[in-house]
Amino acid sequence: MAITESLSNCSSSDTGPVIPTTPLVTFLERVQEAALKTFNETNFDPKFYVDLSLKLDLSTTEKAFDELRKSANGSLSVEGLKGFIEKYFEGAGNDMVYIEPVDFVPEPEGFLPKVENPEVRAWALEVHALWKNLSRKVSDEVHKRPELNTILPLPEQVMIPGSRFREVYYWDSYWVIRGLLASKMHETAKAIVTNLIYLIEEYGYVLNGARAYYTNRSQPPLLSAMVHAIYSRTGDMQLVRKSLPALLKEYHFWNSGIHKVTIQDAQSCNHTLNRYYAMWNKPRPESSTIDTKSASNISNVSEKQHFYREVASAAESGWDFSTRWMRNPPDLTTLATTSILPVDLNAYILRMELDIAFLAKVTGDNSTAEHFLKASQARKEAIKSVFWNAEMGQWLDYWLNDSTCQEPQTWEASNRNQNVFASNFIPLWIESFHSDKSLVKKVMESLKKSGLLHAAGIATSLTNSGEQWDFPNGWAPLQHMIVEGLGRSESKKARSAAEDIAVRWIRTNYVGYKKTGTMHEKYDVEKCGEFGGGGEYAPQTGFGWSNGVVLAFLEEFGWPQDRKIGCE
Ligand SMILES: OC[C@H]1O[C@H](O[C@H]2O[C@H](CO)[C@@H](O)[C@H](O)[C@H]2O)[C@H](O)[C@@H](O)[C@@H]1O
Repeated sequence: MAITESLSNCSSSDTGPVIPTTPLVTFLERVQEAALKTFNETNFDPKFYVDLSLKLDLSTTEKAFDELRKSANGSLSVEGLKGFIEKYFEGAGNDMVYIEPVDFVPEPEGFLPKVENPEVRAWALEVHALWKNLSRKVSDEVHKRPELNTILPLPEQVMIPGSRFREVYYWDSYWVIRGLLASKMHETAKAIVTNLIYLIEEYGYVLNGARAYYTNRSQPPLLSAMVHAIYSRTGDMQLVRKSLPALLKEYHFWNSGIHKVTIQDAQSCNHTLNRYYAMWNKPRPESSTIDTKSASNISNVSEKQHFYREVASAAESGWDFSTRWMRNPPDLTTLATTSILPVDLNAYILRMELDIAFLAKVTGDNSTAEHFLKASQARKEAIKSVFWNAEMGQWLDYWLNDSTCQEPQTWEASNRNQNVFASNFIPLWIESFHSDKSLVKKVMESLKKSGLLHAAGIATSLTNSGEQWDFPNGWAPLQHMIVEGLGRSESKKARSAAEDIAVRWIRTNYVGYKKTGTMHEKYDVEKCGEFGGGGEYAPQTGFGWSNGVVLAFLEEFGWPQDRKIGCE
C-alpha cells in the first residue's frame, strides 16, 4: 500500500537537530569522493575511506591533498591517489588490533550439552572458535592520538560483526552476547557492555557503531536486554549497579524530544510511543557517494536535507534499507522513516522498561522498579491500542500524518501499514505478550499464513525490492526474536513451531558454512544453504550475530543424534 495522498506536504521539509561531525570525517568524505572518481571501481566501498587513520595531523594531510589536486588540475591519476593514500594513511582496520579473548577455550566445559550429533557438535565448535577471528581492541596508537582516527577510543575489548564492519555495532552486540554466553565467555560479554556504557556516558546514548561518523544516531536499543541476559547467567550485581545509571540515561534519550510522539486513540486516550529520528541531514559519511547519487534528482535544498535525515533514520532502525520505510516502494527517495511509529522499536522500549524494573528491583531500588513497571503497563496498552490488528493477528507499524505538526495526533485505522514484515511479530519476544496463550495462538496462526515462512527461515518482508531488509533475505536477529517468543510460550504448538524455524535456520547456516567456509551476515530464505544479497554493499561474512544466533539456538534446542543436518 503506497501512502502518499493522505499525508500533508510539511513532512517533506527538514526540521530537527543536527549533531555536527568531526573535521576528520568531513575530510575523509572528500577523499572518498575523489577515490570514486579516480578508481572507477565496480566494487567501490565508500566506508573504507572513512575508516582510514591519519599518519600525520589533519591540517598537514589536508594541505598535501589540496596540493595534489591542484597539481593534477582536479583530475587525480590512479597512481597519484594511491601514492597519496599509502603515504598519508594507515590501512583501514589498523586502528583495531587483534586480542585473544581472555576467556576463550577451544571446548568450554558444559558447552551445548543438548547437541548430541557429532557432525553438528564439531561445527558448533568451529563457530565457537570464530570468536577468536572477531575479537579486537582499540590500538594503543588510537588511545595516544584519538584525533587521527574515526574509531572511538573504547576502553575494553569488543567483538566486531566482521569484514567491512570493523567496529562494534549496537544491536548486533545483543546476539553476539547471546552467543558468547553459550560459549561461556562471560568476561568478553561484560566487556562489550562496558564499552556501550562508555558511549552513553560520552554521548548520552549508544551510537549506531563506535566510529566518529555514527555520533548522530543510535540503533535498536537492546542494552538492557544484554545486561539482563548476562545477569541471568552470572548473577553479577556489580554489572547491574554499573549499568543502571546508563540505562536510565538511555531511556531518557529515547523518551524525550524528537523520538517521542503522542497519539490519541479511538477512545480518546493519549499514548506515548517512539520513533527513529537521526540527528543528521546530510549524506551518511560511510555512504556519502551513494547518498549523494540517490538524492541527485531532488533539487530543493530542504527536501534534500529531509531525504538525508530519512536515510540516516532508516540506518538508526537497523533495517537499512527496506520498503518498510518507503511511502512508494521501492522508490528509495520516498523513505519516510521519521513518519512511522515502528512496532519493533516500541517492543524494544517495552523490554527496556521491564528490564530496568527488574534490574532496579534486584538492587533494592523499589521506587525505580515501580515507576518502570507502571511505564511498561502504559506502553503495553499503547502497543495494543495503536499497533494491534486483531483481524490480521499482527502488530502493524503506524504512519503518522506528519512528522512535524501538532500533537497529539488522532489515531486512524487507515494509517496502519497492512504490509507484512517480520517486525509485525517482534512483540512476541516480550514476556508481556508471549505469556498470553490465546494471543500466541492467534499470532502463530497468522505467521504460518503470512507468506514469511520459507524452507530456510523467516523472510524479512514479502517484497523483493533489491534492498537488503526485504524478501528473500532472512536475518539472524529476526529469526531469534520470533523463535524465542514462540519458544517461551506455554503453548506446546508454539514451542514446536519455534523449534521447526530454528532447525531450518541452523541447517541453512550449516550448509552455507560447509559450501563457503564462512558464516554470513544474511541468508536467502528460499534457498537452503545460500547467503543473501541486495542493498548498497557486497554481502559480508564473519559474522557476529549469525554466529551468536546459531549457538543460542543450539543451546536451547540441541540437536539429536539421528537428526539430519543437511538441507531437506
Ligand atoms: O554502511 C552502510 C550501513 O551499514 C550498517 O548497517 C548494516 O550492518 C550493521 C552491522 O552488521 C547492522 O547493524 C545493520 O542492521 C545493517 O543494516 C550500519 O549500521 C549503517 O548505519 C550503515 O549506514
